[in-house]
Amino acid sequence: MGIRVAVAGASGYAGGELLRLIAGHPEFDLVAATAHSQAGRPVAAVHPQLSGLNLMLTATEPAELADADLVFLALPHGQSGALAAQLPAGTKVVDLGADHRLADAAAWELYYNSAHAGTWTYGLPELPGQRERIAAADRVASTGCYAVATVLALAPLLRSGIAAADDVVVVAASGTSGAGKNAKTHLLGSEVMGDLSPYKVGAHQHVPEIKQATGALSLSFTPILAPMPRGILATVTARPLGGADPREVLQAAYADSPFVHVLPEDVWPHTAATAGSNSAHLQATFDVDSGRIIVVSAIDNLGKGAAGQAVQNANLMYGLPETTGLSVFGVAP
Ligand SMILES: NC(=O)C1=CN([C@@H]2O[C@H](COP(=O)(O)OP(=O)(O)OC[C@H]3O[C@@H](n4cnc5c(N)ncnc54)[C@H](OP(=O)(O)O)[C@@H]3O)[C@@H](O)[C@H]2O)C=CC1
Ligand SMILES: CC(=O)N[C@@H](CCC(=O)OP(=O)(O)O)C(=O)O
Repeated sequence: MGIRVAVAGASGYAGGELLRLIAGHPEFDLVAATAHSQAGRPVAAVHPQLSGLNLMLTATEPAELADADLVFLALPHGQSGALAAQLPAGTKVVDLGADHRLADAAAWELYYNSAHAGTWTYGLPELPGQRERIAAADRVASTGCYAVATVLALAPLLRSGIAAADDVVVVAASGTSGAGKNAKTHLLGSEVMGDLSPYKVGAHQHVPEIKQATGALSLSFTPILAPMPRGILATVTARPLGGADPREVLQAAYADSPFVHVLPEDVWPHTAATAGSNSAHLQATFDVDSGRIIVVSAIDNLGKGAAGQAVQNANLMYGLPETTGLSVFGVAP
């Protein structure tokens, strides 16, 4: 028997992708998959892509997770704090939700409109020193989907001092799975297909997370819902302060990161090229007119933006190579 793993929120999009990755992981054994309204149904009835995985969804209760060495929480915001507090102290936990990401309780309450559950080790291994912190942690708060795409593009620019921390603009498009498997009118096919729409304009909940992870002082962030199931494409621009070329700064920052790829010159990221992988694709240049630094970043929101990132964190928590059970390569087109 390997590491006994449970997924809470297994009927959702992030939970389903976690099940797929865990089923193919050489060191993880799936022992429980829990759900809310879908509890009592077979996994394959909810996730047909997982036909052949013979497991029932049980109710999301501490007793259902108690036998696991490692628990992934893929629950709606506000649901993981109370559950995590009832798990045995020795259980390792990776939370895909936002509940434990922010150190600033006031920012949490402002953006999430609920009580702050506390702060865990931030699960973005590509930040300096973070692999070691994650490896030493029992509880890890995996990153937000837009935050991964943005922080990977922005953090090296601010760390190296080549961009101004008080003048950052981000416009990012996400596929609809980023909104979860919910019956919401704005997510209907007839609303989404053939349409691009901005939402949460001027007040997205990932802004404080991005600022915390990068040291950005001021950030304009505009998300766009895109007519595709998966993927995030973020365009990050910042005022240059002089110094090194941004592309070279990114290359140096991620030289030892197996999942972050600065593409060959003049090749720009596409979401489809990251689908099914845990990779992030980056490209950078200067804007000819304004002189601003432009970095474009693409990820699979369910991969590096959610389930893949969570498995990468769990690998580090168990001293495994961070790539174990994860694909560097995308599946499309
Ligand atoms: N989708 C994405 O791209 C990303 C998601 N995340 C985060 O991961 C978490 C899961 O997201 P996602 O999979 O998209 O969401 P979904 O809406 O697709 O899934 C939510 C899961 O939580 C369960 N659930 C719903 N309500 C409750 C409740 N009141 N108590 C306990 N369980 C409940 C659902 O069960 P049932 O279906 O049985 O009702 C389902 O298993 C969220 O915190 C999200 O923000 C993070 C990064 C990216
Ligand atoms: C398309 C879409 O609606 N995306 C969601 C992403 C939510 C999410 O995944 O939030 P956390 O990563 O913080 O848990 C949004 O913009 O709110």
